[in-house]
Amino acid sequence: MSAQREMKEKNPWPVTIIIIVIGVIVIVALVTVAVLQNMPLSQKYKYGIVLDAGSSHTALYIYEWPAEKDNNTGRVQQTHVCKVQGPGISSYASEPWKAGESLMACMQEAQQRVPGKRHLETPLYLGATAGMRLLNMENSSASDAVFRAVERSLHTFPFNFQGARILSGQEEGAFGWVTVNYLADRLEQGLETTGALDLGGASTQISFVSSNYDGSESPSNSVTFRLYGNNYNLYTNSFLCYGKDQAMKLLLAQQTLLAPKTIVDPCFHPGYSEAVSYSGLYDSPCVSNRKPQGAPEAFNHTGSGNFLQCQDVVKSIFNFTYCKYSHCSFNGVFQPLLQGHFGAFSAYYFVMDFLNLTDTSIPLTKVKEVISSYCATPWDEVKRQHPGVKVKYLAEYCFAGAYILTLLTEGYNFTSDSYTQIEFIKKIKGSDAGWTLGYMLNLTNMIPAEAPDSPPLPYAGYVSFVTVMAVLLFVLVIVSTRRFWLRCSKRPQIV
Ligand SMILES: Nc1nc2c(ncn2[C@@H]2O[C@H](COP(=O)(O)OP(=O)(O)O)[C@@H](O)[C@H]2O)c(=O)[nH]1
Repeated sequence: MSAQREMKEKNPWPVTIIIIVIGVIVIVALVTVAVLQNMPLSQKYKYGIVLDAGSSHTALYIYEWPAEKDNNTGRVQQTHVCKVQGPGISSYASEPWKAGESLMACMQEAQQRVPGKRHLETPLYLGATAGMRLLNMENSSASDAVFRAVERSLHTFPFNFQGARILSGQEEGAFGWVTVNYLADRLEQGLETTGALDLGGASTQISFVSSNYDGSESPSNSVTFRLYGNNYNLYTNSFLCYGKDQAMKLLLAQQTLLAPKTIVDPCFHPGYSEAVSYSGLYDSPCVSNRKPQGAPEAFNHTGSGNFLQCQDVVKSIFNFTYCKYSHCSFNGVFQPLLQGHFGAFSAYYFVMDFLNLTDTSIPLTKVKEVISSYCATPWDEVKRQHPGVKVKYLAEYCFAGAYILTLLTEGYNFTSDSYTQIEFIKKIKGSDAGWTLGYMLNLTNMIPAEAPDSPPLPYAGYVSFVTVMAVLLFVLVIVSTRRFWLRCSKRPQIV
């Protein structure tokens, strides 16, 4: 029997399906490995702690950032803030141990918040500002004793304590500027920077970059930075005694010169009346040379709530009469022409927020009307309208509003146009505006002088690229072997 030849068409589909399945598995495996291999590792965080020992109070800030990449802009974030109970550490001059004790509760909170395995490597800084600057001027041994007490307390915690020190006014201004611009991602991207206006209790700072300022005129106001490959020539000035609380002391002292027993203060509400001790008023180097001869123990501080008169008295604590530079702000201090946007924080924010004036598109004339009407409101009515607000703050918003307006417009020369460039801010992307973050970034070298090298493609771009290439490769294989499969499917086979 001759060999039986059977003509049969071979079915190509099983092989095609196998190839497609293998192809899909290869693509999925390739992309999965590529994605997993290059995926950021599960986030581990590092921490840093800064204590802001201000004139009115101390606050503890905890910052965190991803452990594997320290240098990326905007990656350091504030995760916790703890307000220390009681006054600022400079108020403990006569019983320094209490300054150390006052920090314990917030430090214990920090110990709970920072994971135990990170304690030893977590840097801890304490920076003191104008309250301690004043105490140090007045009584340096008392200021040393306060520092010894806080250092003793901080050493009892398992963190990497880097020391407690007084920041200069220039540092306070410059680090506030770094914080604001770092948080707004302006530094790494080399964008035009935002100026910083900080109103504390004992000093106030103004810092900005101006194309009219290269540091040659009044070099003491110049701070230079090289950050992410860009050079910055920053103008900064700190006015000691022109923080909100010390400015009010200056104002009261001024008025007691005319009426040592009872002052009728236009910056306080009608019906306001409070006994103030002279020793309390004159305990600061800002006012100590102005004490009236033969002053009684205390004077009666009453209010008349007259905004225009208040502005006049406020103006009298500034000196606008002399300037040896091309331009000055006040008290003979050089200031270049204002330029760009400004972020105004600390007491600027507290006060303008209370007065509902954080919107700077409100014309200055209207701003004055609002403050004027608040000042004219009788004290009893003010207390009735704001039962939840601390009485001390409530009493001071009239003065503080008038002071802020005068400082900005007469002191720093903001006009009705440039005023709209100010933004009153408390936080930026969840972190408080203030000098602490900039201070820590500087001390931990977390902002590089040069722009860091970045991979040619961002992570998402890399994943998309690998996926597209794998799919193209697969299609190419299918297309190039298509003829072969077609032939297989058409050629009769002899079995
Ligand atoms: N209205 C109001 N004022 C505040 C608050 N916290 C602090 N202040 C006042 O704002 C001013 C500045 O405070 P701060 O920025 O803490 O300054 P520092 O104490 O000198 O560092 C001081 O006169 C404080 O008394 C607040 O929550 N509300």
